[in-house]
Parts: sequence; C-alpha cells; structure tokens
Amino acid sequence: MSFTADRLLLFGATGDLAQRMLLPSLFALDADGLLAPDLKIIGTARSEMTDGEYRNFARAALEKYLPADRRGRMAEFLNRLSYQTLDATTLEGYDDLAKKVGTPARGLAIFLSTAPSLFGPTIRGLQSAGLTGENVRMCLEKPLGTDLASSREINDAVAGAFPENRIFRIDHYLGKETVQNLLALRFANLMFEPLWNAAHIDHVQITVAETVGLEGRVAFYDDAGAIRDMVQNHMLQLLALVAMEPPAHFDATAVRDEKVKVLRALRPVIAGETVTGQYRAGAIGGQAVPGYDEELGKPSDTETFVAIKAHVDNWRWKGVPFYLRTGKRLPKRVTEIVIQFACVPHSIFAGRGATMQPNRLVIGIQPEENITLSLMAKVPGLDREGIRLRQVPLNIAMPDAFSGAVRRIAYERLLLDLVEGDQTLFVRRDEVEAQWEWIDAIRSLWATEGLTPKTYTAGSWGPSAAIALAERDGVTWHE
Ligand SMILES: NC(=O)C1=CN([C@@H]2O[C@H](COP(=O)(O)OP(=O)(O)OC[C@H]3O[C@@H](n4cnc5c(N)ncnc54)[C@H](OP(=O)(O)O)[C@@H]3O)[C@@H](O)[C@H]2O)C=CC1
Ligand SMILES: O=C1O[C@H](COP(=O)(O)O)[C@@H](O)[C@H](O)[C@H]1O
Repeated sequence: MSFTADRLLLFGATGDLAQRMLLPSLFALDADGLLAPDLKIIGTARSEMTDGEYRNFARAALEKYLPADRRGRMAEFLNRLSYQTLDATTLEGYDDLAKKVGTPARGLAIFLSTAPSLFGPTIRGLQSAGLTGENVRMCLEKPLGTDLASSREINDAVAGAFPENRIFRIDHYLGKETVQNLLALRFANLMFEPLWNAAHIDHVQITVAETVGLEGRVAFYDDAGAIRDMVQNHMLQLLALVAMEPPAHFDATAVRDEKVKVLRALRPVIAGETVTGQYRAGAIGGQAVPGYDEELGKPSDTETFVAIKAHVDNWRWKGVPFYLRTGKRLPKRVTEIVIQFACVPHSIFAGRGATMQPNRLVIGIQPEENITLSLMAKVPGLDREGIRLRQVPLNIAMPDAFSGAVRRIAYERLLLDLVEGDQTLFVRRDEVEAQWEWIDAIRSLWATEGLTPKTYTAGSWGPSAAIALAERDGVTWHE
C-alpha cells in the first residue's frame, strides 16, 4: 500500500474539472518539485486526440485557469502527459489503455473525474485489462450517489475491485488549508479543547455561501439541489471536524473513526428544523442576476438554499444546536464556522453598568483565511459611573501569519496524497453512507410534508424563514 505512484491515469481528462482544477493542481505540484520525476500522467476520454494534441489542450487549460504568478515553465510538465481515446462504457479499448499506461515501476493511481454512472463500466473495463492489481489505487470524484441506496451501489461496485484501503473518495473541502487548520487549532492548542463542549459552547454555525448560480452544470444541479450538492458532503465533513473527539493520531484510521462517530450521532431532523429556498432575480454587488427558473429555462422546485438546525446526540454536544446554511446567489462568497461560547456564569461587572457578550470564535475558510476570537475588553477611560466593556477581535489572518506561503488549490493537497497513498483527507465508505442516511431522512421528511422551497431574492441571505430558524432560539446568523 505504501508506494508513491509513478503512473496517474485520469478519466474525464477533457472535462471541466480536469481543466479547471486537476491539470492546474498537477502542474503546480510539479512546479514545486513535489511530483516524483518519473510520474507519468495518462489522460483518457472519448474525444479523439493524439498525445501532442492533449498536451496543447492541457497547455490551454493551464494558461486559462492558473494565476499568471504560478505558471512558470510548462514544457517539463506537459512532457509527463499522454492521452488515450476510450469510451469507458465498452470493454473494447481498455487493453489499449493498459498498453498506454505500461508497467508501473511502483504503482498506478486512477482518478475518475467522470459522471458516477460511468464508475461501474469503468471498473469492469479496468478489471478486464488487469488494471486493478495490488499496486493500483482508485480515486472517486463526487457525487457518490444521489441517496444511500445508489451510494451503496457505487461503493459495492468499487469494492468489487479495490479494498477500502485503496479507495480514495474526494471531498475537496478536506483539501482546503483552513479546513485542515481546524484540526491544528483544536488539537495543537491546549486552550480550546477544555471548552469545546456543551458546558461552554452555546451553539455552532456553519455557513457556505456562494454568489454563483448554476455555472453551466444545469442538469446535475437541478437533480441534486443544495442539500445533496453541498450539505451531504462538504458541510457534514466540516461539522464532523468541529464535533469529533480528539483522534489518538493524525492518521487515516484514527481521524476517520472519530468523524464517523459524529456522523452516526446526528439526530434525525424533525419538521420545522429545516428551511429551503430558491432564488428569484435580484442583484449581487450591483450586478443584476436572473432567477433560478430563468437560468434553468424552466420552472423547478429544486432548492438552491438550505438551512438546518442539526444536533449531535452525544455527551459532548448535548443541547448544542449546529445551525447549517448554504445557498447560491447569496450576497457574498464566504465559508466560515462560528463557535459561539456561552456567557460567563456570573458577571462581576453587572452592578457597574457594563454589558457582556459571550466569546465567539470565527474560523474563516474562504475567501479570507482567518481566525478571529472575540473577547471582552475594558474601553480605556476614567469613567466615574462604572466600567465600559466592549467586544474586541483577536485576529489571526493566515496570509499574514504565514507570509510567503502559496495559496494552493485544494486538489493539490488531495492529488499529492493520492499519489503518495495517504487516505487521511479522503472520505471512508462508512462516512459517506452515514452522511447519506441523515440526508435521505431529511429529504423524505420534505416529501412527507410537501415542503417546497420559499423564494428569496438573489443577493439576500436566503428566505426570511432561515433567519427565523435561528432567531426563535435567540441566535443571530453571523455576517
Ligand atoms: N466541474 C466541477 O467543478 C465539479 C465536477 N464534479 C464532478 O466531477 C465529474 C466530472 O465533472 P466535469 O469535469 O465537470 O464533467 P464534464 O462533463 O465537463 O466532463 C466529463 C468528462 O468525462 C468524459 N466522458 C464522458 N462520457 C464518457 C465516456 N462514455 N467514456 C469516457 N469518457 C467520458 C468527457 O470527455 P469526452 O466527452 O471527450 O468523452 C469529459 O472528459 C462529474 O461527476 C461532476 O459532477 C465534482 C465537483 C466539481
Ligand atoms: O462541490 C461543489 O462545490 C462548489 C463550491 O466549492 P468551493 O470550493 O468553491 O467552495 C459548488 O459551487 C458546487 O456546486 C459543488 O458541486
């Protein structure tokens, strides 16, 4: 299992994800000297292309999607690339693909950046060509199913050819620097862990807000909706990282064992604990944007926004709500986790006219990577009547704290770990299935209740019911 692959086989090599994320990430790793010198990358898809044409295709993608300051010399990287035309649905052609891959000196990593409906046929094709041996790893892009049953089908199909310790399921949020930093914050510092529980935390908020709309992924998104596109995977992974017990080690088994316990402890959501929405025409940053129906070209009742009040039923989190919200066409792009601490048990300043606010830790994941702890401090001055207190931020801006550090694409971390065989930041089967189980229950609740999305204006923070979901508990969403 512990080998650094010297072959990377990329299915869906001509697709949007390959162009925008995978090729730029591989190039960036190469430019930083992080890829083994003998690593060869073989792209495959149905489009007819020679090796040379694929290199030109890749060069165009790099020029389009990599920031100019990260481009550097491309020739060496492009020389690593070759291409094989293949229709993944027919067995014909896999032998030629195997010839193109050749015999790896150490091992092969395969990345399926294709629709999940192709996973089954692809795996059968790989098996027929002898490309599933012990020195082969399999990496799967999301979506891993549309519900628990379809996810199990995919997982079974993959498990028929690869053991779990050779399956790498991507959740690109786990490749984000500040998401990993959450683990460092919690487990490399003494000060937070003793307070990280129901005795000291009032509630947690997780927001993943996007300004974009459909972005061309029309059919996929309209089938999925916000809950399956964002909550089932990214948001539940963030929740699991916030809520998990300290793992004994930073390794794939220990970290994922702790995450799955949290996912299994999620209480089924009840009526009134979710709000869904769909954007209508509005404006974001002064720019008019069309409504979802207009972007889609037909009426739809797919939710583009969801807010959920979640509960983790275990000792640590008893009575602590986790408010989750995500949506498209919101006023700004922001992903953040807010830990709202409880009030101090007794204010010694109450008799002196001072008002207190509880501490709040805000972990900014994107676009700004920063960690802010709000503390109460005395306002300077010689006030005779009492003491004035005010909330002040203790702010760590990651780019300042680590100046000179390159801001990386999340896939850089994940592709490197795939090639090197580290599963810590990949999602295990039991996690994905626990995630689906919880999501399926919410979706069947919606179906039973006949819940349809409320409208919200593009550029607002979602339907007013989402504000009310928190406010009726005395909670204000952080903005
Ligand atoms: N784009 C994104 O930002 C994200 C995408 N994803 C997921 O990643 C996967 C890929 O997405 P994306 O790149 O956007 O999709 P695209 O539709 O842009 O690309 C699909 C790729 O699959 C290839 N393909 C399609 N049919 C076949 C076939 N029968 N045999 C072999 N290759 C085939 C296509 O090439 P050709 O037509 O030449 O065969 C193309 O390279 C999807 O499941 C998507 O949901 C996940 C997260 C984000
Ligand atoms: O997986 C997905 O994520 C993106 C958001 O990713 P981010 O890294 O830009 O936060 C989302 O736009 C897309 O709909 C979804 O499929």
